[in-house]
Amino acid sequence: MSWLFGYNSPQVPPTAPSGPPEDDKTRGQQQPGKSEEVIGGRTNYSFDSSALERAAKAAKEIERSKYADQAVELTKLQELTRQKEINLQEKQIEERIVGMKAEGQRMAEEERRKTLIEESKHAKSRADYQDQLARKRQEDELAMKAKMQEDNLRKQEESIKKQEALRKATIEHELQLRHKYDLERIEADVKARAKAARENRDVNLEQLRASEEERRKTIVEQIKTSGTVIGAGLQEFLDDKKKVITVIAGLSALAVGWYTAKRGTSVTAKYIEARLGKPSLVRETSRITPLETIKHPIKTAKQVFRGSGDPLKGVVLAPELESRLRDIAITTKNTKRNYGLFRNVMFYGPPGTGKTMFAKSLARHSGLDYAILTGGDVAPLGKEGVSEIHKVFDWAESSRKGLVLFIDEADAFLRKRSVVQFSEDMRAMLNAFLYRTGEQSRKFMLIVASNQPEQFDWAINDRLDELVNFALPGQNERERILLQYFKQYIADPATSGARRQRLRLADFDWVQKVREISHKTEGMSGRELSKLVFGWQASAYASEDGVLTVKMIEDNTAEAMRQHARKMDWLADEKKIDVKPTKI
Ligand SMILES: Nc1ncnc2c1ncn2[C@@H]1O[C@H](COP(=O)(O)OP(=O)(O)OP(=O)(O)O)[C@@H](O)[C@H]1O
Repeated sequence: MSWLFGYNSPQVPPTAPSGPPEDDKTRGQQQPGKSEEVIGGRTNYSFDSSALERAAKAAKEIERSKYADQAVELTKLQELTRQKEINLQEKQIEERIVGMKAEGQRMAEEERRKTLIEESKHAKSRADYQDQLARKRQEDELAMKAKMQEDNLRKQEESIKKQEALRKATIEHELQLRHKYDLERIEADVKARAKAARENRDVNLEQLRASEEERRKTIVEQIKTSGTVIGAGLQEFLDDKKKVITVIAGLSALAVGWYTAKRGTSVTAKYIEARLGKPSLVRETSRITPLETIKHPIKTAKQVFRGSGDPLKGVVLAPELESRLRDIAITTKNTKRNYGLFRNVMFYGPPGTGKTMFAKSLARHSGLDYAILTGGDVAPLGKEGVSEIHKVFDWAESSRKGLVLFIDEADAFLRKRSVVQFSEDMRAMLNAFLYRTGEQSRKFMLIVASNQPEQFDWAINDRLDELVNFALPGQNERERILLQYFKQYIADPATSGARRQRLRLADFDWVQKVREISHKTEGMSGRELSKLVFGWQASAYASEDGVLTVKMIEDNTAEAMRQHARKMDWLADEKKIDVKPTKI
């Protein structure tokens, strides 16, 4: 009904009393009952009652119309529909507002998350930078301290040298003076004595003669007296038969006792040696004998309580070989733990490549003792060889801990019977060895090492479970070996700060230098490389100030390389010579 009274919507009242309300477009633009006049720029408001009148009139017409009720109903329905539409729109708007709020929150969350990530990134990079700064600062401080210490040391050394020189000069002066006075005193003394002797010569001669005569008489008297006493005693003893028999029996008993004791001791010693003593063929062993325990208790205790450690500690090898040896070490350790049968292994390769070193380390790691023999010691034993070999295996079998039996240069006595003319003794020794190693042992692990594995008798090869090649070190390994020994022989002593240590390092990048030398030393073995570094150390010690310089390193290396080349020439010559089979 609102359109009747002209409010809520700018409607023009219907002109036809029976028709439905007109379209919005047909409605008037002014609200009924109100008119606005603009006079001189001001708006004057005045009430227009004509609209009301029109409305009243329209209402009356509607009342009079026969469709009045339907019109009202329709209008009501339209109103309801519109209200529902409006409600729906309101709801949609509300939902949209809620959606927008949620979206706004999500975006704000996203923004906050991004900000947090950025902040943490910033914080991290700031922390990293500060850490770097701190490290650098620390390094600088350390370097400065080291330099200051070095300066102080140098100053101290200089001052000590000066003091030493001063003291030496003083002592020398004192000695010269004393020597001069002594010479003068001796001269005066000699002169005085010579003068006195000259003056008293006759008197002295008379005195000497008298005293000599007196001494002669006394000796003659003594001889006479003792002859009489011994003669009387002997006469008395021989006259008494009982005494003579007793003395003879006593002396015989004494001789028999002494002889028995001597033989008994040697037999017991031999028995103890066979059970506990080290066989003479064993050059070196970690097995502790009771005698060793008594002689060196501290060393023995250290050995007993030493941990197993890394089996490759200090041994530098190519990575593939290292991993293979690690496997062998693990197998050996587990065999010992489970009381299993040990494997027989052959290490072959050029001399000085770490075969012995690793065998010792393997024993330590696996909780076994080690014993080192050399094939070269067995060959010259001749007839004794067989019993010595049995002694070694008996001794190895009696080990409670288990033993790594390492035979270096094993080819010296285990060579092919067919190629070399074998002596009977050598054949017997080889047979003894084959007999004792026919079956694997739970007591010892056999490792044979050789530079010429092709020389082994076939029966020996048959007894070996694993062959490991120790090749010459490559460039990387050479660098690692040189660095290891440089640190051990030079860098550690030079930086130990020990007062009596005179070894010093000149100012150069030794890591770079060592790398350079590792490129030049191709063909050198681990032993040659360790000796090379040792030579550097020796040169520094031999120098006046004990400082190792780049020049010393270079000179030494050049010399070592010349020597290595010469050795290689000899080896090549040796190979060229057609070696005739020799009887061994
Ligand atoms: N791979 C290596 N890593 C570190 N040092 C090594 C290596 N090889 C050799 N050396 C050095 O050389 C020395 C001798 O090594 P080792 O006795 O183990 O050689 P080897 O192969 O048994 O030689 P040989 O056949 O002459 O007995 C070691 O004491 C060590 O100083």
